[in-house]
Amino acid sequence: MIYGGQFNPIHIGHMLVASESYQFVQPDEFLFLPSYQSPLKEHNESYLIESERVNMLELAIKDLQFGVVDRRELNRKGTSYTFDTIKEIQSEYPEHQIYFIIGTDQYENLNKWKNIDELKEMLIFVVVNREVDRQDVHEGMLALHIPRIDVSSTDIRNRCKNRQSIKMLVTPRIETYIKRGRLYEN
Ligand SMILES: Nc1ncnc2c1ncn2[C@@H]1O[C@H](COP(=O)(O)OP(=O)(O)OP(=O)(O)O)[C@@H](O)[C@H]1O
Ligand SMILES: O=C(O)c1ccc[n+]([C@@H]2O[C@H](COP(=O)([O-])O)[C@@H](O)[C@H]2O)c1
Repeated sequence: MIYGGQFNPIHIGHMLVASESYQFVQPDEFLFLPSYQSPLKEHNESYLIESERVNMLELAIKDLQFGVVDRRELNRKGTSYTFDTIKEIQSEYPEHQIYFIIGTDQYENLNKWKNIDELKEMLIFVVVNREVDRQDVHEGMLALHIPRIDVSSTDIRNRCKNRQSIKMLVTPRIETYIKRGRLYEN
């Protein structure tokens, strides 16, 4: 099972998504896949170097007690097309059924993804509701209904910039990491 995103930073919304999906599918492996450049999002001035995003993912994994970080998109650089990544992973794990987790916003964008028709044949999308109470999906995908946590990484970055609290929106370890490093402050 794979959870891709910018994770800039990973917040409690992401962590609930990961936890609920993990319990729902009970996969053999759970990979967090930080993107180098998300195809449909712009880099901005508060974009973080990869090592900080990975360190925060590792701190989240300590609390979740499952999962590993897959660095292949960071190593590959360029635009992180999921199709390219899944081709590679499929050749490494030919026997595995691949699940890929997305929220409502990416579900609504799917028609803009690279080679989406082929990609749909290669994996099963697990779709979680985001900023809606539930999300219905097309045939061949799994809809997972989770408690709503309407928080985004953009909110966290803005709060840091404005010197507002991020307590309880990220874990205590990650809050400390962000504060110590003065991340996202300018
Ligand atoms: N609060 C949330 N609830 C449900 N799904 C979420 C939530 N936050 C992110 N996701 C999903 O997690 C994936 C990765 O999201 P991403 O790391 O880009 O976070 P983001 O909060 O949307 O970031 P940003 O605000 O920087 O655009 C996407 O599929 C997204 O739909
Ligand atoms: O492959 C694509 O065309 C594509 C388009 C948009 C998003 N994705 C992937 O979907 C995941 C979530 O994206 P984002 O922008 O919400 O962080 C991340 O792994 C992206 O690489 C992939």
